[in-house]
Amino acid sequence: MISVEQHLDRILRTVRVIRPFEQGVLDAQGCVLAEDVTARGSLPGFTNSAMDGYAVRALDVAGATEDDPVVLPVVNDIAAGNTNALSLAQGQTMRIMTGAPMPRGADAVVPVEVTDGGVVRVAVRVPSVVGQHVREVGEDVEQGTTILRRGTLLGPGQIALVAAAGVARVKVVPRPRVVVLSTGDELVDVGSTPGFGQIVDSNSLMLTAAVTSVGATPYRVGGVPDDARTLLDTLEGQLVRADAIITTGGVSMGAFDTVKEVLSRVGTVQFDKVAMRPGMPQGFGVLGDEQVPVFTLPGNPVSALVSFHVFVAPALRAMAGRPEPAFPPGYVPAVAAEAFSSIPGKMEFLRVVLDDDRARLAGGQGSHMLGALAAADALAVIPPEVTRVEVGDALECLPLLGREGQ
Ligand SMILES: Nc1nc2c(c(=O)[nH]1)N[C@H]1C(S)=C(S)[C@@H](COP(=O)(O)OP(=O)(O)OC[C@H]3O[C@@H](n4cnc5c(N)ncnc54)[C@H](O)[C@@H]3O)O[C@H]1N2
Ligand code: MOO
Repeated sequence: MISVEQHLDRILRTVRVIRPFEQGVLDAQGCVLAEDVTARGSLPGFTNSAMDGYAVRALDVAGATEDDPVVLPVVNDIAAGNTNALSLAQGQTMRIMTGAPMPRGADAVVPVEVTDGGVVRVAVRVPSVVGQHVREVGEDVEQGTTILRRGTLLGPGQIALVAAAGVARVKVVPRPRVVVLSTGDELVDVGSTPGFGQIVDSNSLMLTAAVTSVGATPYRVGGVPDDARTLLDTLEGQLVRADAIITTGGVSMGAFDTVKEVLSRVGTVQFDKVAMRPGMPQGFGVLGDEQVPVFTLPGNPVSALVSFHVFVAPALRAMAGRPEPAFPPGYVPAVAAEAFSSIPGKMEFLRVVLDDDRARLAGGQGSHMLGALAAADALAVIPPEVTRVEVGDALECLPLLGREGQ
């Protein structure tokens, strides 16, 4: 029996960051930059107005008051998108809209609200200072500077910055492409009615969703029968499009445990008992010329999803170039709202519902029990040396993927 940490360590020492390539900036959402990004242009790219109002020389309206407004002739209108370079002479004003380029010579904008809104001439009722309501060229970003560092995760804000600074394509670590297949003669695909002794292949759907939740790209193969030749052919056929492969089922002690039988003969997959519950029987190794990592997860659905959270998700994040602490992988603290026992010598992952930080068991904890799994918010992680948890004890919880809509 090996520990959870030992198994994860072996996985993380084996997986590699995927080779970066250039993508359109929107396609790169959720990816990590493989190189620094430099601004091609300044932001703002030209000095412009922050308000709808009147472009002025501040000195011309310095004496304006409510009772004694300064009246100026309006010599032009400047809308956003106006591409003419205009000049403002002393003693004049131009109507200007938010985002429109400031005319040369103007150094402030008077908001329309503090004027009479005139279109031929305008009465300005308050004074202005140089720079007021003016957005200076380059005040946000200067052309040629580094705007994002290698290793940055691209979300909406980063995508906006990169695009606005004139960069259309970026070099990123691509999303890992993950083939998901389940094994077992008992499986029928979702939508078919299982006969006696058959079950719906929920694992491949569950793990496909989990792959999407961690920002990787899933390819669901679905159920493969317990036949060594078929399984081997399927695995070999999938290798071309896979950065990783996940299988479920067929790794325990059964007489028809095909995954174990097939993968013990090819590649480097090593089968271990890991000191955890659920998820004890695990296999991991690489397959094919490209050394594609293969995770062989146990067939019990809860065991498979726990294994995904503990082993596969950190590996996929590492392959995507995301800097993350490997273990514990993003724990949140909680407090036990009820007492329960835990198995000695194994790290236990209990499905819990979180009410603020109070954790209670989500229901039956059998590794086949999907009801409690679906009700749970998190996995409470009970270390191997803990055999009893009392009300009020501190717990560390691993949030379940997808509970925030990912
Ligand atoms: N004699 C022993 N028996 C078992 C042991 C053991 O140590 N000695 N370990 C148990 C543990 S723990 C687990 S976990 C399971 C793992 O079994 P396998 O990975 O070989 O999986 P299967 O036998 O194929 O299936 C187990 C269970 O899960 C259901 N299943 C399988 N695939 C799917 C799927 N795609 N969708 C939904 N449900 C699935 C399957 O019907 C079985 O009920 O072994 C224990 N046995
Ligand atoms: O480890 Mo199995 O995964 O307990 O059900």
